[in-house]
Amino acid sequence: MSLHYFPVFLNLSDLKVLVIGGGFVGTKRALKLSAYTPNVTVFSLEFSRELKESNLKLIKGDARDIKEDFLRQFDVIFLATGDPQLNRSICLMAKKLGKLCNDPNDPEISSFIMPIFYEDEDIGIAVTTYGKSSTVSKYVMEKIMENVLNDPTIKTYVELMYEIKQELKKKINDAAVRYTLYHEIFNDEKFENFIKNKDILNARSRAEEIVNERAGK
Ligand SMILES: C[C@@]1(CC(=O)O)C2=NC(=C\c3[nH]c(c(CCC(=O)O)c3CC(=O)O)Cc3[nH]c(c(CC(=O)O)c3CCC(=O)O)/C=C3\N/C(=C\2)[C@@H](CCC(=O)O)[C@]3(C)CC(=O)O)/[C@H]1CCC(=O)O
Ligand SMILES: NC(=O)c1ccc[n+]([C@@H]2O[C@H](COP(=O)([O-])OP(=O)(O)OC[C@H]3O[C@@H](n4cnc5c(N)ncnc54)[C@H](O)[C@@H]3O)[C@@H](O)[C@H]2O)c1
Repeated sequence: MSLHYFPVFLNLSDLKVLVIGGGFVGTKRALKLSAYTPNVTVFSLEFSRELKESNLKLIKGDARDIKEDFLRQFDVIFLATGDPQLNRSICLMAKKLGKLCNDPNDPEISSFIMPIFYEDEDIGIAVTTYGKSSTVSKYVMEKIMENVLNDPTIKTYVELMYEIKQELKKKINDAAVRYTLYHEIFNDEKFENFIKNKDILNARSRAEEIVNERAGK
């Protein structure tokens, strides 16, 4: 069952999101999603206090009356009513219209699964057990984070390798040569030691040295 979910980081900023159900799960998801797009609408019979106090667009109504034309206005649809049969039938209707849809009760129906995730400006990490156990997913994420957050060199690597990539794109036209250089720099022992000692200036110089050696060849 796991093999048909293709992992991506989706840019939601231009997409219109609909959450159906404004209870515990719908509230958590709508609020989380609203950090990624200004276009979040919640449709529900009743809304939690957090939703009423938020500035999200709220539409009061019975989801059993939802028709295709209503769903057509949205790109991504999250079901979160307390009625699994209703979640399922609306998700199927949305998929028939070519929409991306999430049924919190059934990953087999969903176009995508909600993973547990961590993100900052340098690194994004998402974990799922394909609906088998979000408790285990949380544990896996904690294990990964212990390693990532306890290794300050990772962020230095991301920032410096990004800087190096921008430089090489300006200097070297041949992409294959650039690719070789990224690996040579990243695997270089001196470069590694400078990074470990937080000596960014010398790490940068060492990278330049490797590039110049290659240019001289
Ligand atoms: C990551 C996270 C994202 C998010 O939901 O935003 C997420 N679940 C989280 C929390 C959470 N989940 C549950 C509880 C209450 C129990 C408890 O307290 O542990 C809590 C706690 C809480 O909500 O606070 C139980 C549960 N989960 C699902 C069902 C339905 C079912 O299995 O039938 C049931 C009811 C089972 C029953 O009735 O017994 C299903 C799904 N949950 C998923 C994701 C997807 C699979 C992800 C994966 O494989 O890892 C999937 C398929 C939904 C989807 O893809 O849309 C979020 C962050 C974790 C965190 O931060 O703690
Ligand atoms: N994190 C997860 O993935 C996770 C965790 C627990 C439960 N679930 C599932 O998510 C779903 C929602 O759970 P919850 O805890 O948020 O329930 P809840 O009872 O807190 O909220 C349900 C919401 O749906 C609305 N609603 C119910 N029937 C409706 C209808 N016909 N039309 C419009 N709105 C309607 C209610 O007004 C309410 O706001 C359940 O199916 C549950 O099994 C998912």
